Amino acid sequence: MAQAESNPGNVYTLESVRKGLVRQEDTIVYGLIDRARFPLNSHTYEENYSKIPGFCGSLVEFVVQNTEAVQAKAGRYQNPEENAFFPEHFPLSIVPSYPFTQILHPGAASININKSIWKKYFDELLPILVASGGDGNYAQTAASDLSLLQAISRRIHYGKFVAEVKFRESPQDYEPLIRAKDREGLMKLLTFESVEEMVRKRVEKKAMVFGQDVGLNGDDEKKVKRKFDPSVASRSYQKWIIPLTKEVQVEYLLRRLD
Ligand SMILES: C=C(O[C@@H]1C=C(C(=O)O)C=C[C@H]1O)C(=O)O
Repeated sequence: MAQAESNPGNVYTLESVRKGLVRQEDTIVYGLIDRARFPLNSHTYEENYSKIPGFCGSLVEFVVQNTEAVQAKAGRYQNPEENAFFPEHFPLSIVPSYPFTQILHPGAASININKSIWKKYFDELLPILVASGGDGNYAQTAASDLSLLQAISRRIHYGKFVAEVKFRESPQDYEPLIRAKDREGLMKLLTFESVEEMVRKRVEKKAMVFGQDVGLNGDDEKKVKRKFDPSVASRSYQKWIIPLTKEVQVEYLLRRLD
């Protein structure tokens, strides 16, 4: 049977949350491929371009806020793995609630670093991912941005679950650092350099494999054409996706004993 992306059976161990992160890499790499189909399409991001009646902001903000509002009504944000970019514009869910396993400390709900993710996405990722220019597909571009932003946000906020299982595995190591509000000490304790290196290498390999054109005869395979530069994926992981995941872990741990 196919495996769902979110944690099947809601079992949380360091091994299972790491598997969750590995699976989420696929979604992020496919999201990168999808966004790279379009050039920058800068009008999507210009506040003065779309002039949407009754709305103040860019087309991407319009698409993200309205899509999030529909998804909130449909119950998306009842799952503690999901965090909205514009929670301030939120209607409540109108569907029956599902009893998601609540393994996180209640303080987790106050952690949402989507504003930083939004900034890194537009300032650091897009300029190295897409070609310059425009092709008029502004709404499609915004929709593609939204699904990639959601995938990256889910990955980064999954740090809450990673931190919870790390804490449960060795509370005696974490508690004194939490009480002392020792951010640096916590960061050091939760960091596994060798795991990070594996993540970066695997992401670059996935970007290479998923992003190549697939031909049916040997000749095609020799002149491999790529849908985007695979190092964009690993550089983004190294420069901000992994660091922000760790920042979420530290923020979570600092609230863990409240
Ligand atoms: C997510 C973890 O915590 C840290 C962050 C990592 C990441 O974001 O990929 C990898 C290793 C750790 O340094 C983990 O231990 O798996």
